[in-house]
Amino acid sequence: MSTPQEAPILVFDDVSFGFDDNLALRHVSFELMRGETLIIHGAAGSGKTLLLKLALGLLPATSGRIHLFGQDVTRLPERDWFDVRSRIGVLFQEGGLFDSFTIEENVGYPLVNQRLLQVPPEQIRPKVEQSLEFVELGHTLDKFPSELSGGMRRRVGIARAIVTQPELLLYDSPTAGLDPITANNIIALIVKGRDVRGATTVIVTHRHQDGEILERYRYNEKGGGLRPVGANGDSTRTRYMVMKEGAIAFLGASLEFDCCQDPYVAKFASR
Ligand SMILES: Nc1ncnc2c1ncn2[C@@H]1O[C@H](COP(=O)(O)OP(=O)(O)OP(=O)(O)O)[C@@H](O)[C@H]1O
Repeated sequence: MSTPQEAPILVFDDVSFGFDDNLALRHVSFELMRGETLIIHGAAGSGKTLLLKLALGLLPATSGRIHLFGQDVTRLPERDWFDVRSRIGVLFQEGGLFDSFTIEENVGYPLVNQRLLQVPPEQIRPKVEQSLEFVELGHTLDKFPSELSGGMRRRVGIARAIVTQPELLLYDSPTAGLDPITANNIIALIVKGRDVRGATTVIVTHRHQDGEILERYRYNEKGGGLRPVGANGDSTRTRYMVMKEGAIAFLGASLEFDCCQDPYVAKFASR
């Protein structure tokens, strides 16, 4: 008996956003299966953040269709989006922490506010603690965001993105503005967040290394830390997308990405 084919986690089918000559996204099509990683590069203003916003239903597609978890969400009423979003973890570019909330309240926010999850109140603190331990910030529960460094705030953002154990994780420029060592630590946490649960991961980044680490390493459950992939046909199933003026200029695996002759795409692929 053949097993039914698994539905993709996220599908963009000829999606455009904007009007007439001012399309900010143009005919974007791709699909992501469970456990896959998509690295999105592109110049400033090329539509990377917009793509994530449409995937979250924060902006409506002007044309085309978007599917999430096998469901057509293109014209989903806002009240139904809450449940879909409870299956997605997000880290936005600005971090998005609430300044007047403690770290515990910030990380617990999705648990308290997503009704589909129905987390009993007594389970919220243990889940928050677990999530903060995951990013090695278990000692910061009572602090406020202003008391933490930029890199620590980014880690809190990751803790909040993963606290609901989502199937899909969207990261918008998680390493922007960080020094290289902190940036690598952040990416290592994103690898860990992906591999511990097999989450589908989309990451917008300007750093070429971010993609390389996500593609070439897995989280090592036994010893902690990262281990290189490649042995026994192990692969992180990573693809690269390059956005240009709202359209996809490139979508494919690293080998094609590295060899791409298009000068715009080559700028993002260069070693
Ligand atoms: N809500 C909106 N309505 C219409 N146009 C928008 C909206 N938000 C952004 N844009 C436009 O869409 C284009 C792409 O913006 P976007 O924020 O996706 O860029 P980006 O690739 O993420 O850039 P950066 O790397 O600087 O973050 C920009 O020209 C922007 O002005």
